[in-house]
Amino acid sequence: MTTELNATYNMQNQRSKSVELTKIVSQNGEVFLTWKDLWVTASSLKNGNKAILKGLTGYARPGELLAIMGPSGCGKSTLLDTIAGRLGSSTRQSGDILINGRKQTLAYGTSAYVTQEDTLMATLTVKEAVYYSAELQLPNSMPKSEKKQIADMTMKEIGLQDAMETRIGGWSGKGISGGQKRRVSICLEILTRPKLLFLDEPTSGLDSAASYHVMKTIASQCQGRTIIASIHQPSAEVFSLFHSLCLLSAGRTVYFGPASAAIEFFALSGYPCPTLQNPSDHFLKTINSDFDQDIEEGPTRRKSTEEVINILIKSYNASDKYGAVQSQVAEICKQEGEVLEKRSHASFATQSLVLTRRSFVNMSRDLGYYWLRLAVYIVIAVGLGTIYYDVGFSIASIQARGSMLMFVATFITFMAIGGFSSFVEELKVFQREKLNGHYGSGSFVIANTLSALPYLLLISLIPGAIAYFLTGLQHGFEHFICFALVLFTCMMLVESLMMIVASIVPNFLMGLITGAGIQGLMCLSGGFFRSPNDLPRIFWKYPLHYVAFHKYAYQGLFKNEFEGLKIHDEHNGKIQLINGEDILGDTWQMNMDYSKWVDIAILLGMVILYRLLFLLFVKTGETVKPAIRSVMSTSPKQINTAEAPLHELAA
Ligand SMILES: Nc1ncnc2c1ncn2[C@@H]1O[C@H](COP(=O)(O)OP(=O)(O)OP(=O)(O)O)[C@@H](O)[C@H]1O
Repeated sequence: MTTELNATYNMQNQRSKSVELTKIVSQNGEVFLTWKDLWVTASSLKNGNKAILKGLTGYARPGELLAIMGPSGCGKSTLLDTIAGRLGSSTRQSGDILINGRKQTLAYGTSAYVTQEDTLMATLTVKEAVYYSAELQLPNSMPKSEKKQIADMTMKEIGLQDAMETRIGGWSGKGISGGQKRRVSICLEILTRPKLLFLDEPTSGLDSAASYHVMKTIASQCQGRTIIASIHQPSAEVFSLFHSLCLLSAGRTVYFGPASAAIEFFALSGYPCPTLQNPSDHFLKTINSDFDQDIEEGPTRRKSTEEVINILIKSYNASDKYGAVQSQVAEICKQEGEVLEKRSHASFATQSLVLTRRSFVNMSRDLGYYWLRLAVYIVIAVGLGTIYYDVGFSIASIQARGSMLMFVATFITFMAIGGFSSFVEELKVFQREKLNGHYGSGSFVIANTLSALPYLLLISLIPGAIAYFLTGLQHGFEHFICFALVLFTCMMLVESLMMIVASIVPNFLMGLITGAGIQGLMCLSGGFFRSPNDLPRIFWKYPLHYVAFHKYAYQGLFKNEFEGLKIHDEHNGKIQLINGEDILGDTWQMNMDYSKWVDIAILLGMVILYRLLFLLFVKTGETVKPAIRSVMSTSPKQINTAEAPLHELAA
């Protein structure tokens, strides 16, 4: 075991020496990443400011795998998020992050990031997920067979060959294991061999053999690429794959430098790694203050972990390793290297097509997206048909027809929010892929719209026909088509509204409540529960009555039903005919200046407007978030923190 470890460390030493000699000029899209005096604070009303990262300095170079290690909660993910340009708006950052010596925004397609959570499409098999991703990411110029070859090879490299035909699975059904999901997430991001790759805990959920193979695959892709991974507790074998190590404790650097030299650093600082102990175990045990235990120092003396950490930090700040990091960062910063370009990928048309196919398959396999709704709608349609069965032409049928149509336009369309949870899952996948630059928001909107069309047509036509013909509404094909069209456009509208809500409200339950609330208000002002002329003018009539799609849905359905209809009013055995047009004007107070087709056109226009609004919100998020981040970035002096700065610690 010791001979084995020694051999690996010798290998590592040689490799890190050769890496030290690397010239600091970026070529062929290579990425040098530096961060200097990086502070990150989280502020909350309750707890005030809390420093998460405290003056970190470091770098990542092409051809190297940099591991960020430290106890849970030390700031590994925060450091990764900060240097990847993905820090949330609840935190403030200061310090310089440079790419090839330049200040560049690093997000949306310039790098790949494997997040800690696996956000995958549960209904797809592993093979389908990887194939679709290859088609989305790899350029159009590459033949389809080559894309498949790359996908197959990457799946094999990452050890997924036996799980290729298994569905990924999620809350709706068991699929592949957690460790396999982790590997799928990594596989999707390394398909294009990105020049800069961030991995947040790539080995969590994997056994030691799988961890080694996955990390070996990642390490083998280092040539010309910069890879940064946060990792919890690597085995000795995995540790031997790292070129550089950044060891953190409570947001401070305990060690930054060649991974192979860390053992020597700990030994020189007075905490040598015991023989036969995994070095990473030793490092983490020494600097983990969560379960504060005194650390033995000789037969009599014991020190608290906090004291040990401070000794190590002082030792690091006084060491030549610290000086080497500072001069390496300064050296890299001097170069004005290449500007990081977005990767080339499939064209907009190909992406829209592939996404439409993928979304269609997902909708067909996810019972909650449309099938359950179709079943419930059929039951409700039969209910409506039996309650209003053969409604007739009496005076009483005016109210019955009105109520039935109002129910269709309001409650049946309202239930379109039933697919919200499935949409939110799809949206999460879209957000991950968009952030990693796989495709843009436009392709997603087009794909979601096109793939939903057949299902929405199905659930408008089948339950629509049952309710329509059982009730005995106006005869004629044109009347039924108009009825189904209103139902179809209203359901599309509700789905579009929920898309907008999902892009603004971050949480599924909050989104559901918000969407239901908005529809409740619109439905109240639609002109049925209170006649249009009786609606209070402020807010309810102007503007809500005109903004609410319910107004146009009621008008379309009511005009379709009452125009040309003769109601039989019987008095003393005499039948008097009442024109439907009179009922529309007098009873329902409908706007008769334009036809029902104009109402449908307005509804269709609203669908397009809502989808464009969703696109706008997503696009605005793309530009506003980096802007918020740069506003939130302050000079180090502005960060008011109770923590002692590093140089004071070092003194
Ligand atoms: N937005 C935030 N607001 C408040 N505290 C935060 C925020 N983000 C991170 N923190 C805190 O900062 C600390 C570091 O979090 P981070 O997720 O970076 O740790 P980590 O080392 O990646 O942990 P783990 O290994 O368990 O994933 C934690 O104590 C966390 O609670």
